[in-house]
Amino acid sequence: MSRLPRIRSSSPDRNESGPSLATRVTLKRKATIDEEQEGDDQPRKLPAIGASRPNRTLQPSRTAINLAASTGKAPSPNLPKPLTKPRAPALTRSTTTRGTSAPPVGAAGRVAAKPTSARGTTGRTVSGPLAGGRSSDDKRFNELQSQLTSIENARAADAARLAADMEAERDKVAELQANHLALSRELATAKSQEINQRRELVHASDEIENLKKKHAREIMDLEMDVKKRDREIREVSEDLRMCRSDLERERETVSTLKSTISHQSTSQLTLTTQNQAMQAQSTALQSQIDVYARTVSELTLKLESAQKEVDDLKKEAMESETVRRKLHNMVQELKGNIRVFCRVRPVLPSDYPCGSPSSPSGGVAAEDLQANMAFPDRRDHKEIVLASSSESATGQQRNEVYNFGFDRVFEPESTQAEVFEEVSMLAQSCTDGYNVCIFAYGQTGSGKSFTMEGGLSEASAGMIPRAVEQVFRVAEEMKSKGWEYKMEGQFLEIYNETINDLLGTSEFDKKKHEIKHDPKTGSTRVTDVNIIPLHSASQVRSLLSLAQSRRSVAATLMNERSSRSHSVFTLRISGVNIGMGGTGGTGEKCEGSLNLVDLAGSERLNVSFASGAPVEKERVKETQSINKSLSALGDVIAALGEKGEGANGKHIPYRNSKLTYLLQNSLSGNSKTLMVLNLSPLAAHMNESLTSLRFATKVNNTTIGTAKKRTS
Ligand SMILES: Nc1ncnc2c1ncn2[C@@H]1O[C@H](COP(=O)(O)OP(=O)(O)OP(=O)(O)O)[C@@H](O)[C@H]1O
Repeated sequence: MSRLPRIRSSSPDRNESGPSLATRVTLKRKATIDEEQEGDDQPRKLPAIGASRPNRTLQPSRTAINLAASTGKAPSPNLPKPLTKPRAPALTRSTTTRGTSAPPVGAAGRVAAKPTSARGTTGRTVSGPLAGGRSSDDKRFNELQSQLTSIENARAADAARLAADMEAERDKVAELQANHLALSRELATAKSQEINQRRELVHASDEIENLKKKHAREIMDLEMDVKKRDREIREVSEDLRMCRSDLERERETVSTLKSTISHQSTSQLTLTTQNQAMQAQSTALQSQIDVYARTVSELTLKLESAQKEVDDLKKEAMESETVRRKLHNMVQELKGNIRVFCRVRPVLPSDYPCGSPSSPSGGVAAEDLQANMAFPDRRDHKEIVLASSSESATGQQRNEVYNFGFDRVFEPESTQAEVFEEVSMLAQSCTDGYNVCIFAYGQTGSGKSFTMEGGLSEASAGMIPRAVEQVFRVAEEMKSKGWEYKMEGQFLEIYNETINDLLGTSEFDKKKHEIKHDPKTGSTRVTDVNIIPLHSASQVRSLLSLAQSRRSVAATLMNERSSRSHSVFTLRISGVNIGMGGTGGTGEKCEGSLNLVDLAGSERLNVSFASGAPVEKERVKETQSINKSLSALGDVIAALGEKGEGANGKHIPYRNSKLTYLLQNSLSGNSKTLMVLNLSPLAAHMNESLTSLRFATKVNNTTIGTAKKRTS
């Protein structure tokens, strides 16, 4: 039939078993839209992790629902209900006859179609102007009716077929949905994989970023390293350059050395030859040496035995010397003499007119200055000879020689140690309970203070510090024999017959000090003087300096006080034998004293002082008192000598001067007395020296009796 409904002819795929093309297109578009929507829903960028969208179930399209409704079949339970009831196609009757059964298309001449039902509703509305043509119309109507019926049948058939198609389509849709589901799952899996991969990618990019930073840092480090290396290379290059220049120099040196070596090789060859010759000589000499060595060893043996003999002889000699000294002392003690030593000081630079022997303006030789002195006793050193030549009143040249003998004569070169060696035994005897008195006598500037006090250095220390040191040393040694000693010291000055305390604080010449003797103990005390307990020899040195400074303060410009006064240092020592190490001592006691006296200058009164000026008066007074005390000393010694010799009970004038009174116990027969006569070596002082020598000889010849120990 040519008038098939358009719906059928419009379906080109009608014979296909699947859904119609339109349906498929719709489904496809729907799927695409869904995908697009899903795609749209997806964030353009990567979604946040875990924010994936749940899969949407694929919904049937509206077209498919309508189709299902039109076929009368119930839609799938998953599909929504159709929105409208399917309508039969409307029949349209147009005033213009159309040779087609198809419904009219277009607006012009359209006849309002009479609604028909599927059951073939008979009611109809014919609008037309011609009533007379009713039969033809009916006929026509019937035809149409039949056509309609056939169309409806056809349509029913089509609907059935469509329903079948629809079913098939549904199956396909279901299959597609299943596929879609599977694909969605795959898609979800793929998405999660993608997310993971993206995460990994992010992680990887972070790592890349870190690596890039690290890489940049490494590059920076490398660049710095490269710079450093460059610097080092430059330095090394510089070093290398210097090394090369050094090497060049060394090479030159080496070549020089090589040439030297070649020269020396030649010399060595010569030397080797010479050496061989020498070796031959050496062998010959060696045999000679062996002979000599034997001789030497024989001689050495002989020498050793000779040396031993010498040593034995020396020892014998020393022992003999000790015995000799002991015997000498014994003789001295038995004789009871005051011993006298004579010491001549050297010529000093200050003795020259211009202060120095080398001074050209001085023009004076040492020989011109020195007195004619000789020391002929080279063995015992006991003699001094002075020679002088003078013109007599008749104009005759008179040569005189003066010979003096003393217990010991010290030449100008003698040292303080040598002098003390002779004095030490005497000083030491105060520890045995003797009163010892050593006094220095001589004119001003003859060296009395130097002998008694000495200088500051160890070598120039005088008799006082050395004697004190010796006493302390002996006291220490005596401890091992059970003796314990106590020592105390005082230092006095007698100036113009006034006693002053050199260790005190009071003003000089103001305080009155009295001398007291104890006849029982034989000891002497002076009132109101400082008696310092002595603990060490060094303490005595500081006491000497204190005394010296006090004397300097008291001195006037015109008056060198130390020259014009006598000073007496007294060390008193008392010992008791208390035993040691638990063993009781003997209880023996002893008391001794050591008086070290530096007398004032012994020069005689100079008549030129007698002009009457106050200063001169003072000097005259000083000199008179010095002379008085010194002559009193001479008188005492003379009286002692007379007493000793004659024992006529003559009065001893100790009280004639403070000096003799103070030294009474040290000058009497109870003590050991030594006078050191100091002499100036100068020719200008020849007369004073002769006077001193005569006085000392007188003293030396005086016997004052045997010294006695003060023990209990
Ligand atoms: N043996 C000597 N060796 C070196 N110098 C000495 C010696 N004897 C004395 N002198 C020096 O001679 C100078 C005078 O000596 P010192 O003062 O001892 O004489 P002095 O007799 O004590 O005189 P004064 O009576 O005026 O006190 C000092 O400078 C002293 O150092």
